[in-house]
Amino acid sequence: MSAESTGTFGITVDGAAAPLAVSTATNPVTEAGRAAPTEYDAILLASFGGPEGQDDVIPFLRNVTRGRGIPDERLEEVSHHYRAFGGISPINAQNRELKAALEAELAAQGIDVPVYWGNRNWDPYIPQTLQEIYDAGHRKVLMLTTSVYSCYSSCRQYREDIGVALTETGLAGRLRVDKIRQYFDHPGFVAPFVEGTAAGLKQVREALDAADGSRDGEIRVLFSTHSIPTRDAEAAGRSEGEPRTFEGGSAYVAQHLANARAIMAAVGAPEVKWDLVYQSRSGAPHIPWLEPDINDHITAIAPGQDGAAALKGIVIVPLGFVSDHMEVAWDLDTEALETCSELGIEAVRVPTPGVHRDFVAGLVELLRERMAQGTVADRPHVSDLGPWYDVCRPGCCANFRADKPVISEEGVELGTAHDPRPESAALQPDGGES
Ligand SMILES: CC1=C(CCC(=O)O)c2cc3nc(cc4[nH]c(cc5[nH]c(cc1n2)c(C)c5CCC(=O)O)c(CCC(=O)O)c4C)C(CCC(=O)O)=C3C
Ligand SMILES: [Fe+2]
Repeated sequence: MSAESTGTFGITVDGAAAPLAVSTATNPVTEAGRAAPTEYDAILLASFGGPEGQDDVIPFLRNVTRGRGIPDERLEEVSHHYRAFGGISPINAQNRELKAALEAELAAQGIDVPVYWGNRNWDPYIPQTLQEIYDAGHRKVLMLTTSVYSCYSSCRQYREDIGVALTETGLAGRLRVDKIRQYFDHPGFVAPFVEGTAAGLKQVREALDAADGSRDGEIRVLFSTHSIPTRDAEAAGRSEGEPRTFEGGSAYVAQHLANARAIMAAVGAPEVKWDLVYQSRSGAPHIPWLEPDINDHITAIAPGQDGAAALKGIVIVPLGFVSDHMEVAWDLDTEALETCSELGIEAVRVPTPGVHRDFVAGLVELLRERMAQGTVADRPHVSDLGPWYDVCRPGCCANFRADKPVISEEGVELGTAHDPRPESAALQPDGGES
């Protein structure tokens, strides 16, 4: 459908050596999951949610860990970062800002579709937002999430939460909810990181009195993302009969590596080495998660360690995240920057996309790819992994069992929430036909 082209799509990246290489070439593998344009009448901004005061912290953590029987005393132990911030996560304020920015951009482009906001783990909760959307008379909802890569937490868990919410509210079959593609490689998400990395590098060079780049061999860029269990990583973006193998062993890792490479190519500092590192690990120690941890890695490459005697500067790029929420504010700005300072390394943390103009415009472009009103044909992407599937393939991102109702998946009828549990048939009064 879309003409093959490359370009920059009006994105000019401040401080970068080269434009971000953007392609609209069709990907024959993901093309199978392409959805037809639809007349949507509401947009759902779906996010994680966070506490807004000390009294919210434990109830919020109970929501996040629901069904796993974790005692409150243990939850109190993992609450220290929220406690230190007065019990307030920055994430809700950031989503309110993003919603306002999306509304302004949609209006500027003449698209008259309301934006609603719902969270997985805190008020406003997804089920109540779906009910509100339905009560306002809307029937076709296009969802975008604040989670851009492929894995259970960022893709399937959202699709399941919508499936469960539609079932619990009785809206299954009456309200259709679809989701835009995972947009890790959309230029609107990547361009702010190019700008931030170029600016961060400039800042570190100046701190080392080497604005001309003469000490680039002493500077490292660390692209940081959320660690996940390796089993989740292996299931990321895959379905039964998955035709592809991925660099680094998983789509989750491959997607980050592709972005890191695209950013470094645009920044244009060939002497600066970079690594992909992980943060915010939780869970039992005997379960393997993606490594290395950012703090362990900083310690390992610090001056005096093997082969790294000259390391003097670090640019931390929070590549896994859309806004400066708690994982960024605590794990990077508090812990990782502290690790650097203890080791005498000049370090800066690059901003997340937040409400950057390119990011907001990119989100509206992603919505328009799917909307019959104001459809855009091009599906820009900066990696050759994408553009990712509009409709996920069966079992995509299922980390252990695909046993919950789910949306936006092949084989799941639009507007329904397919419930694959065999026992669910028995729950239906008519004996469970279809
Ligand atoms: C991949 C990924 C993202 C990035 C994609 C995305 O952005 O969605 C992300 C984001 C976030 N994770 C967040 C918070 C938490 N994540 C937890 C736990 C977990 N995350 C996981 C994965 C991810 N998480 C996993 C595999 C677990 C363990 C299993 C489980 O519990 O499901 C826990 C439980 C306590 C603990 O174990 O530490 C909390 C409180 C917040 C809110 C921050 C704020 O409040 O500002 C945000 C944006
Ligand atoms: Fe998390």
